[in-house]
Amino acid sequence: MEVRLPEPGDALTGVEMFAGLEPEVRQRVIAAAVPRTYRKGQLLFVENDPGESLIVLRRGAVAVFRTAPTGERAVLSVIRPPDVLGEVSLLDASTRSASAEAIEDCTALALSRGAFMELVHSNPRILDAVMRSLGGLIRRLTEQNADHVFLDLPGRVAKTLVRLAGESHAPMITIELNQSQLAEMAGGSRQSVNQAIGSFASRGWLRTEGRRIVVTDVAALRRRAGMNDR
Ligand SMILES: Nc1ncnc2c1ncn2[C@@H]1O[C@@H]2COP(=O)(O)O[C@H]2[C@H]1O
Repeated sequence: MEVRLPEPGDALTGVEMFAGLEPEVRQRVIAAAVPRTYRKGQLLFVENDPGESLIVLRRGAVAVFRTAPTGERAVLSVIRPPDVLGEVSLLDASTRSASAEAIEDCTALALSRGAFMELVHSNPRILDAVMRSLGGLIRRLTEQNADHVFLDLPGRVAKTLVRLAGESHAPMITIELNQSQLAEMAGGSRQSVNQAIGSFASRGWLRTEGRRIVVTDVAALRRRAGMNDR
C-alpha cells in the first residue's frame, strides 16, 4: 500500500517567487527574513517611503492604495497569501509606489532589499519569477486602464466583485467588504456604488448583510462586467 507523506511545508510554501529555490537557499532566505505582524487597520508602509523590504504575506489581507490630495483613496489591489508585495521599489531602487494597509490581522516575513538583491544575483532563476510577477502587474494595470475607459461604474463594481469572488464555484460567495471599500476599489463615489449594489440586489445577483456582500449569481455579474463566460 502506498503511504503518502504530508507535503513538506515551510514559511515560503506556495510563494511563486521562491518556488524554484534549492532547499538550502530557501532555508537561508527564511533565516534572513524577519517575522512581522500587523493588526487590522495598521499601515505596512506609505507611498513614497523608502523601499526597504519585500513583504511575503503569510496570513491576512492587505489593501494597496493611492491617496489623492483630497484624502480620497483608490484601492489598486487586495493582496492575499501567498502573494508578495513591495517588489517594485526594490527593483527600481526607488520609493514605494503605493501605500499598504492591513485589512485583516496579518502575519508576514520581511526580506531586506540587500538580502533580496543578493538572492537575485546568486540565483538568476529567481529572475524568471520576478519577471512573471512584473508581467502580471503590468497586465493588471492594462486591464484596469481599459476598464476605466470601456466600463461604466456598475460594470466596474460587477468586475470588482467577480475578482474578489476569485475562482470559487460555490453557489454563494461571501465577500467581507463594506460599500466604502468597494467604492475605493471600483473607482466611484460611495453613493453611486450603493446604487449599483441596490440594482444588483433587486435583480437577485447579491444581497448585503451588514459589512458583507453575499454574491448569489457570479455568472450574472460576469456578464454585467463584459467578461467571457467560463
Ligand atoms: N496597481 C497595482 N496593483 C497591485 N499591486 C500594486 C500596484 N501598484 C503597486 N503595487 C504593489 O504595492 C507595492 C507598493 O510598494 P512598492 O512600490 O515597493 O511595490 C508595490 C507593489 O508590490
